[in-house]
Amino acid sequence: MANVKLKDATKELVEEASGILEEATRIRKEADGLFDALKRLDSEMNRQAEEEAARRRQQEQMKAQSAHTKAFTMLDDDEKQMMEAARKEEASKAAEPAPEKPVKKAEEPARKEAEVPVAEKPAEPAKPAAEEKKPAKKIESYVATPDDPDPSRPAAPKKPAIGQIMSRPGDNPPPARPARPAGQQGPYGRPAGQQGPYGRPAGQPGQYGRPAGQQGPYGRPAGQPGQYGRPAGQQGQFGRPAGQPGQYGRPAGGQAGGPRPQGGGFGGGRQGSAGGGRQRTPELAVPMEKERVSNYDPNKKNYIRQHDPEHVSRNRKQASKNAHFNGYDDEVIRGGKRARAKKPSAQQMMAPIKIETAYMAGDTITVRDLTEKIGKSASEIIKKLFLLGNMATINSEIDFDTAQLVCSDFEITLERKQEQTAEAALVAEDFDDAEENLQPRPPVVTIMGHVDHGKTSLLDYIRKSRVTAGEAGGITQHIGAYTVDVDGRKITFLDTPGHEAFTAMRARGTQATDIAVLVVAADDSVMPQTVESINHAKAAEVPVIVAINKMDKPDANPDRVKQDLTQYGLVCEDWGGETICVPVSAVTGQGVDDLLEMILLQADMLQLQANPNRLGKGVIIEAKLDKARGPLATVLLQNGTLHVGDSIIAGLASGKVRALINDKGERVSEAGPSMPVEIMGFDDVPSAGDEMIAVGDDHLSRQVADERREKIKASREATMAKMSMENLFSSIEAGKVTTLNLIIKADVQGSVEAVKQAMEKLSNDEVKIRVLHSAAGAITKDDVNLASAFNAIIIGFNIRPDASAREAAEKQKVDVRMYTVIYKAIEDMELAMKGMLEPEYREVLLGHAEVRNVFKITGSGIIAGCYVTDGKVQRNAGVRLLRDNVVVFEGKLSSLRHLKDDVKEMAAGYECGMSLEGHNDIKEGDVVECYIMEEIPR
Ligand SMILES: Nc1nc2c(ncn2[C@@H]2O[C@H](COP(=O)(O)OP(=O)(O)OP(=O)(O)O)[C@@H](O)[C@H]2O)c(=O)[nH]1
Repeated sequence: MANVKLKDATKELVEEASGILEEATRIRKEADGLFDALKRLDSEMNRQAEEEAARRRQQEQMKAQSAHTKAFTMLDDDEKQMMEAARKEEASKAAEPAPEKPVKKAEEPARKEAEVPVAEKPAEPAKPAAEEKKPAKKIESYVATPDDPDPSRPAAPKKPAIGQIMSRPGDNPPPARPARPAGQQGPYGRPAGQQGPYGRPAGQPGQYGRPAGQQGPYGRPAGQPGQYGRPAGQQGQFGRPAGQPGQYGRPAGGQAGGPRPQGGGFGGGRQGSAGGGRQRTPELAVPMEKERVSNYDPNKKNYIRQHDPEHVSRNRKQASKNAHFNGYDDEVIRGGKRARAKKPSAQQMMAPIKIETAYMAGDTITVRDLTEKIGKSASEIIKKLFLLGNMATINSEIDFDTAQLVCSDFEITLERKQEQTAEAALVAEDFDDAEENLQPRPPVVTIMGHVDHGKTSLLDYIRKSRVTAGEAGGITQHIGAYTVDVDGRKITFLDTPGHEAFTAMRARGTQATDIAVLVVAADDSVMPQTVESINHAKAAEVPVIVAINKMDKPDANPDRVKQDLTQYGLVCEDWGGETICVPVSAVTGQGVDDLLEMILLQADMLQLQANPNRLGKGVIIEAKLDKARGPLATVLLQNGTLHVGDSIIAGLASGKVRALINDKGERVSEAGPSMPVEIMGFDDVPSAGDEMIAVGDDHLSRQVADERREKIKASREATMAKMSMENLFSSIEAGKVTTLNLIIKADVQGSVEAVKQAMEKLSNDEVKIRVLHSAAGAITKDDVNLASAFNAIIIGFNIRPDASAREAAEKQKVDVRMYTVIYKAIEDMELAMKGMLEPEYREVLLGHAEVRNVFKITGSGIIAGCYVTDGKVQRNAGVRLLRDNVVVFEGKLSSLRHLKDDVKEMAAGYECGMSLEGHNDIKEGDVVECYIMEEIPR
């Protein structure tokens, strides 16, 4: 029985022991988890303490900087007050007892945690430092009444339950640790002896149903030594007595050397200020800055900057940070060296670009611009130019050919490429009409002839209107253009005063006239202006129809007219020639229909065509400025159709067609080919003879006009560079002239013929002489105009130009040559003609000189003492140095002297001294051969 009981007791004991063992294992695990949680809590608190310290240091630095800044300026009253307040505040802070600082820290988390619901709080208050020494009983009262409404007491800190910490250590960041009364409480600030581990309230049944407070774990009574024989009560975690060394043998509070001076375990307040080990207190406390020194001294006049080595070192650190310099480790030092090594530039890393073709726009280019175009240095280019015999500087202008030579030396092709101008764009808009788009157009006829031979009367009759009566003095004062209808076909007539408009148009390169009607009065026959008209028409290569007018007059003699016309190359058809001659009368209308018929017949032969379905293009016949309507221009449409609203450009004038008025004074909306029409809308008055072009883009027309305003006059003069005797040869050389146009005027017809024949005989295979006009009489403005239009030279014999002609010739740069002797005129022309021919040269040997002595003279180089053996030696002639009949040098003499005198030449039999240009290799026995190049006369 006893055995049975013993067995049962043993069994019970074994079971209890195993239960205790399990409990111990569980407690150990919980303790480990608790320890980990406390470690995290501890590190978090340290981090917060460090942040707080850094923040305070920053504030202190800002204050110091502010003090520094203010030291530079006089303080005003407000600033003084603020300074004073700050000083007082600092002084009061300094006067506060150091131990209070942790208390303040403890209050801070307490305030924060007061916001947490009370139910979650453990029964544990945070207490101010003054209460820390109060007996535990008083503390118990706080514990017993967690909802204590007493506002004077500090709110209970948020304290997570042990179970919370253990089960979810990471869920809630651990709050700052409140200060706990030393020696009064167990782990986590629990009042000692009030509760068991893990927050169980005292007096409650403990684990395994044991009454708490009655016994410790494993059934030991409270107040008895606990597990492992440690004294009960007043004990910290794991039953260690408070005031004794805490966990891991750290010294208890109040003792020097430990960071947890009071309270055991982890719950000790951080009140110890001294001690080794983990010195956290200095980090938590406000770091003691070195004394900041304000340099401002009101007793000193000048501010004295004091050296602050720490400031300097801070600045250096900052500078190194800014430079991404993280320290002085080996890597960085090596990196620094590498950084200082010169990196190849982007340019160096790029593959060299070889320029193969360069372009230049103008006729010349400066060396500086050429360097940019071909990518060579100025010195390289200048060197090349020097070798070509051109002493250029960087600002020198060189022509295209020279630049091309230089470029070819660099293996670069230089090409001309004109920049696209608005004018070029305008030209680019033009196009040749396709055959299928062309339609027959009316002929444009110019009536020409001598004064009072009946031009206006004939037109008047044709138009069935009386223009003559309205004209002042019965003389045509303006250029008119009229369109008449003949059996359903149209003919446009131009009425010109003399030949000015005609020549003016020619001068501008425009050709308005298709057919010229030469009016010759049957009673007056051929007169000077008749001849001029013939020559103009011929020069313009316009077919001529002769209207023998005033046939109604009794003294009309058409045969005489026909006879006289033959002298000017016009042979009437009925006389076996090709010129159509129609006898007419502007008074009676006789033959007028025949004339119109002949005009249409001639037009048919010419096959005049135009494309009406394109933008209009024509020539300005006349233009004027109307006070009411602004610039007005009469234009003869040559191609296309002009509409109201079209953008137009003519010479320097541009604009938009505002209105079109036909020859009957009617407003029309459009005008087709060969129609004369008056245009309103130009912004300026164009010139007679200007080409009018309608463009699709009014911006382009304005641009063209602007460009022309800048260039047109100069370019016209340049293109109209007149022929003269002086430039004849160069013009021929440049290929500009293969035909030389002449106008010959003389005092008498006999001289005219003589000069004309002599001149025409000068024609050769290379240059053809063409006499545009020859007549007896003074050189007139018309002659000059004609010469200007056809780039001709005027030859005058025994006559002088009149004032207007002289002025015109000067203005238009027409070369007018006057002679009193015919042979002189012929001789001059012959010389000019020779200039046109390619000159030929031959070598003419002058003589030889033998070198008998060679001297070396300082400053002069080698001087050869020679004896002229034959012929002569000339200073400016060419020489060859022969050694054993082999040419060793060819060039020129640099000096030729006889005794001490410079001489131009030295004859045979004389001794002389000579030196060669750029050559010093002269030896005794050498022979100097002297020669000149002579032009071979043609
Ligand atoms: N009898 C006669 N007189 C004519 C004829 N044609 C013109 N006249 C007269 O000749 C004069 C000159 O005629 P215009 O028509 O003015 O001559 P034009 O060539 O135009 O003269 P400008 O305008 O000065 O160039 C006028 O008095 C006309 O009446 C004609 O066929 N018969």
